[in-house]
Amino acid sequence: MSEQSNNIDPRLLELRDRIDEIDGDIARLISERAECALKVAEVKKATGGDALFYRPEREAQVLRKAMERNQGPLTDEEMARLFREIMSACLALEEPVKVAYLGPEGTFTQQAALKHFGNSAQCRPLAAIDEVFREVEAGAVNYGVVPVENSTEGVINHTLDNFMTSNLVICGEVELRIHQHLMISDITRADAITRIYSHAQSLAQCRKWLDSHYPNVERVAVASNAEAAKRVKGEWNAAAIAGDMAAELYGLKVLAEKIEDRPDNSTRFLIIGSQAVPASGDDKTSLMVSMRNEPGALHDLLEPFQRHKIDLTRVETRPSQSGNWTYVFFIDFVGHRDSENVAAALKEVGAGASDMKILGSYPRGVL
Ligand SMILES: C=C(O[C@@H]1C=C(C(=O)O)C=C[C@H]1O)C(=O)O
Repeated sequence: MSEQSNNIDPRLLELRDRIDEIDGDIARLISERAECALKVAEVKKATGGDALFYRPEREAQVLRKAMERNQGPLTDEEMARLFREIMSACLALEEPVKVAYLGPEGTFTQQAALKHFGNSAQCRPLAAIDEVFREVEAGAVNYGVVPVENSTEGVINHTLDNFMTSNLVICGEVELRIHQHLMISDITRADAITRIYSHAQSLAQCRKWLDSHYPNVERVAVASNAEAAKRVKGEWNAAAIAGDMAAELYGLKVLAEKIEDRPDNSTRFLIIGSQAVPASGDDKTSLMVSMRNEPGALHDLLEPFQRHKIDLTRVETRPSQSGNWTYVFFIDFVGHRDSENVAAALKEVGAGASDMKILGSYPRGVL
């Protein structure tokens, strides 16, 4: 025995023995759970059709239960995160889910994809939001992940515009707290920075911080935060604003942490797929409606929601692509399209609108 282990407090040894024992139990139970998931796969295959192994509504229920059951000392979120990974591994035994996200590697969208599907999913970066839509439509991947709104900077129009022409449905949502850092490479001279690269949204989220710390430095908008991080690798006078994943991926040094102007800065992402999701018990619905441009049109559009006691969570307006002065409204609300009050409201809204498309009902983001 080494000198060190002779000095170990016996209480510590006892606790470690107990932890080993518990780990054994956990491992056995995880294997048993995985066996069950394999049997579920057999049942799904036997049922035939295009057997859908991944079930968003069921996964949301499992995560919610993990949180409700939790008695501490871990937080509910930590507990759910652990179950997220267990489920991801179990699902991969059935068949790994294929996911395309707005890349490149190191973007917040990649972080959102991992948060939603766990580390056992096969995630692939694509260069543009349109490409993510296209790959899911073509069936090359099962799901896509795209950003849709930021709490500081507002809506990501490109994603909304894609829904005007796409037949994909929304299968889920993920919210991510966004922390931006200023980072440099090992050749950067920190006292000689003349240029800062980032995505336009990120530059905007850090506007005040930049105004006070780097008022005279050129701000250069590039296609993504990861692209910004990549550029800094070869420039001695440049820095990038990006997240943890990009810093890690490109081996950059964080010069200033959490420089976003608002501490509650967060981004919402959508999971897009080709199949509608059944109710999970706590769901949201997204809707696209076009209206003729008449006085009171918006009031008439929203009135049925109020009457059927439906909570609106977002109303967004975009000019329609089909004609001048027609508008398309993107509306999010609480409830599943199959529930009675929602179905009734949708029927009335549809009757009054010149066009209406239900973009999907999906479980409310759990994590
Ligand atoms: C096991 C199932 O399939 C998948 C795996 C799940 C799990 O590990 O809990 C949950 C939902 C599905 O994505 C199931 O449908 O119950």
